[in-house]
Amino acid sequence: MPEKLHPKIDNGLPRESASFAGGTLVCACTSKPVKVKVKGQIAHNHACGCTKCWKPDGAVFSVVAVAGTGDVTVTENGDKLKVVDPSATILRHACTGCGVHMHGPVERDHPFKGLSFIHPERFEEDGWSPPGFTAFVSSIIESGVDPKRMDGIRAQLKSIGLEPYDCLNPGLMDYMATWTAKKSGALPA
Ligand SMILES: N[C@@H](CCC(=O)N[C@@H](CSCO)C(=O)NCC(=O)O)C(=O)O
Ligand SMILES: [Zn+2]
Ligand SMILES: [Zn+2]
Repeated sequence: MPEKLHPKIDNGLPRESASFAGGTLVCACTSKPVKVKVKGQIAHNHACGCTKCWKPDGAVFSVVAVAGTGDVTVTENGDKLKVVDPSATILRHACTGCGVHMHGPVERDHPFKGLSFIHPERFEEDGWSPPGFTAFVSSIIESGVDPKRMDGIRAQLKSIGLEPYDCLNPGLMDYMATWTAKKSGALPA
């Protein structure tokens, strides 16, 4: 019996459309939903097993991507948003009505400064870039997944084409390390 990992990855990955030019994220409230407009295609979409990213009910992983913070605008019912953890790198703005995280800008001095984390499954539109890998897979144990399920879950992720990593993928890890090395002077700026 395959594991239910996330509704957007369990039955085939979503299809990217070359004409997708952004869209509107909508929370799960039936009344006065929060709406957030995102300009342009999303980047670095991935499944994430960390405990901090928002997951739909029953999902083991979240699906989360980034957009430039300047391309992300709260357009409706923004008064319902509250930052989950003001001390975190990602300032996840959750809807106080339904719990969905609507955007998560990185504002501190960090390689991801200027990016905002969003959950593309909340787009009203199709065509956004699908997830390409899985991050923080071992972290699902922190949410209560039995470690005995890990081999099966990693095999399932590989079969879907979402290579499992226990941190981020090599491209993003190298990007972050390069930023750190330039800051410390280990590499020329
Ligand atoms: N084991 C921890 C890991 C949490 C974590 O470091 N999450 C990553 C990935 S989130 C999207 O890729 C991260 O960058 N977090 C920064 C932040 O949350 O501000 C756990 O599971 O809690
Ligand atoms: Zn809501
Ligand atoms: Zn995460």
